[in-house]
Amino acid sequence: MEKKETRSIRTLKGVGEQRAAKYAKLGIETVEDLLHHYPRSYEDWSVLTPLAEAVSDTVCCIQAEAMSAPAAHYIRKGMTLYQFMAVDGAAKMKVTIFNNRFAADRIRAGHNYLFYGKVTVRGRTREMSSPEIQPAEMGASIRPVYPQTEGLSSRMIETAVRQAFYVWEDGLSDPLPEALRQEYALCHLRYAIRNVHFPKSHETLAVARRRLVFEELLVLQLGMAMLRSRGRNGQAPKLNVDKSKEFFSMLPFAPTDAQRRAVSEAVEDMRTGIPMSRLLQGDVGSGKTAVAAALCHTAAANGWQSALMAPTGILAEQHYQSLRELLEPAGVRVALLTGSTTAAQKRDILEQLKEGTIQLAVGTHALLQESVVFQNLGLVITDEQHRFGVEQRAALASKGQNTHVYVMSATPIPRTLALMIYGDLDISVLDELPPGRKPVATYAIDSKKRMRALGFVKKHLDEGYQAYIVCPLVEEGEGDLKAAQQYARSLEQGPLRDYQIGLVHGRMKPSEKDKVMADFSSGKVQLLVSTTVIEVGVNVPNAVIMVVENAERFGLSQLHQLRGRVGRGNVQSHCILISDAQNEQAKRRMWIMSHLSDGFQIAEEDLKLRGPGDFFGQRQHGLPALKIADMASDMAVLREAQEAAHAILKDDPNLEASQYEGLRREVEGLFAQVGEQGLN
Ligand SMILES: Nc1ncnc2c1ncn2[C@@H]1O[C@H](COP(=O)(O)OP(=O)(O)OP(=O)(O)O)[C@@H](O)[C@H]1O
Repeated sequence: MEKKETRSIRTLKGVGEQRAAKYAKLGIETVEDLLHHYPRSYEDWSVLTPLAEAVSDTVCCIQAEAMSAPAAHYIRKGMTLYQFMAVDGAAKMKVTIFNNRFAADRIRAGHNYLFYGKVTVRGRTREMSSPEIQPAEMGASIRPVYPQTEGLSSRMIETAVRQAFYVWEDGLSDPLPEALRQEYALCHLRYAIRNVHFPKSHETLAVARRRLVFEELLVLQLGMAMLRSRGRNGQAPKLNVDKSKEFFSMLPFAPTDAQRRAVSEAVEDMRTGIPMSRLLQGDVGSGKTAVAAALCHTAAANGWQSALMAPTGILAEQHYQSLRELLEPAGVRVALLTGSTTAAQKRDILEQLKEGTIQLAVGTHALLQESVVFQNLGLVITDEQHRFGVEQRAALASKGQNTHVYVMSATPIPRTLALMIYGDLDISVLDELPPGRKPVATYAIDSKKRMRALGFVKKHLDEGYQAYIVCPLVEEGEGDLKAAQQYARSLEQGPLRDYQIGLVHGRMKPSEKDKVMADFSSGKVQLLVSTTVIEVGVNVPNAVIMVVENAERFGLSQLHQLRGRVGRGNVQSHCILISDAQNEQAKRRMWIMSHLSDGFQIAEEDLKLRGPGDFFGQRQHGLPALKIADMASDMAVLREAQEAAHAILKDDPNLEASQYEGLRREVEGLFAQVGEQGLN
């Protein structure tokens, strides 16, 4: 394929080898890269504040006349101040420039300048220290502020961008076909680039941004969809028999309407002969496991094997236990394959998978090993905390032929973000909890009330219930963060010495962890002290109290997950969040947790508070860094981009038409940037 047309950044005036190296640090090697290095924010020089009205300690732009040339004051070696008075009508201010003779020399008495910066007002004296200064005839405008790096200031970048634009404007060819731009009322790339850097007004900036956001999201959606469809366009096994009703009648409980709906949506997918790609989103405790079981049961009734992959050994073990309980009475044989499976067991399991006498393999990444061969794998289920990339899902799916893929997400995520991360997966939602569940009563307290909280825990242990205490760290170290190890020890020796206390944390060997978890499940351990390894999916309905120490250290979605470990039976459960943090964000989180119980609502709040970058941690969810789109505020554009991506791929699945050439190059660039592993 033709190489992207490039032009080295070094062709710009003032960019030598050293500066080019600095640009390279920002990922800028060509003039085109530079033009796509968008401002991080803007300084609004377009609104002038009369000096007399300037409010102290606020940033504003003031037009004033220099009353004299700056006078130099030598303070000490390496420190010279340049000061002068400037006047706007009747108001005056003192302007100080630090150590910048070059800037000071440009100021001439009697000339008008724009001063941008913070004004300090003390009585009748006004001052500006180190403002940005431009001759007034430059005109009031909106000025870009760029992500910078050491030795490369935003202003230097601005100058380079102006130059780049001047020499390269005609070289900017628009990857969006004309028809698409018209359909979505998008401006041309040239207009967008010019106005994103040097907007004439807030309106032109909005037009420019929308277009660039659209393009970025479109390319991402195209990329994800193309990756997903690779090798998955053949005939998938077609489901003939739907046994879900029989299965439901065997369950110890009546499924919720949401569970029935989710199962039938997946069953319908599997009837079509097209490989299913579906995401199941459910709140904590909404009963995803039963849905998975129903699907595996129906798969087995059609003569297919299924595989369920979980991110940790603990979860795989637990899924194995509950699926076996649900499925073995129905004649489906289930096996567990993890890192701690012994060699002899493994040999046996592999043999039976190959022969087809085991219908469901539950496990961790161990399922991906080459030695794992299925006789007829029809359905792959992954239970993920956004930890598996599409590649791993695909690797498991490739053990069958055009296998159906079902993804279960353990944390509710806002629908819009789900669309972003999972692209065109179809989505089923479990928006209903099993009947009889009482919302978990949640309290936020400070550490002074800890002893009372422990008393409350004790009372419940005496009644035969179990409890969790979660601490942020394993060992003591950072300030007074409660470390799980020391914490467990102090409880054992102190207030809870008469009770069975277990400890789990991420640094334990999987087999040790599994042992403690098994003891907790069976009730042998009454109180589990833990780090967040228990966060996802642990199901012990007899546990009714969750205490979280240093609760301010956790994000909302994480707290919700933790809280979801209790309230899993019909007994009133409690969650106690202990925190001494005084900052507003932390207080807001505690408030939200005490007042909201719906995971989807909490996820929306989390997204608002933390922004999408932090929502899971960029790396974890494997999305490439977005240059301009903002997942919290650009959702309307995301929907449009998604609709456009669907339409384009329907028309031309591999973007082969010449009108899509530009888009195809962008998609390839994206793959190169994140690597296919990362693109989820
Ligand atoms: N329809 C139902 N009626 C009553 N109990 C149910 C129903 N569905 C599931 N359960 C029970 O609810 C509990 C939670 O189910 P499950 O472990 O599948 O939740 P989950 O959706 O995986 O939640 P999490 O992500 O929090 O682990 C289990 O004990 C399960 O037996």
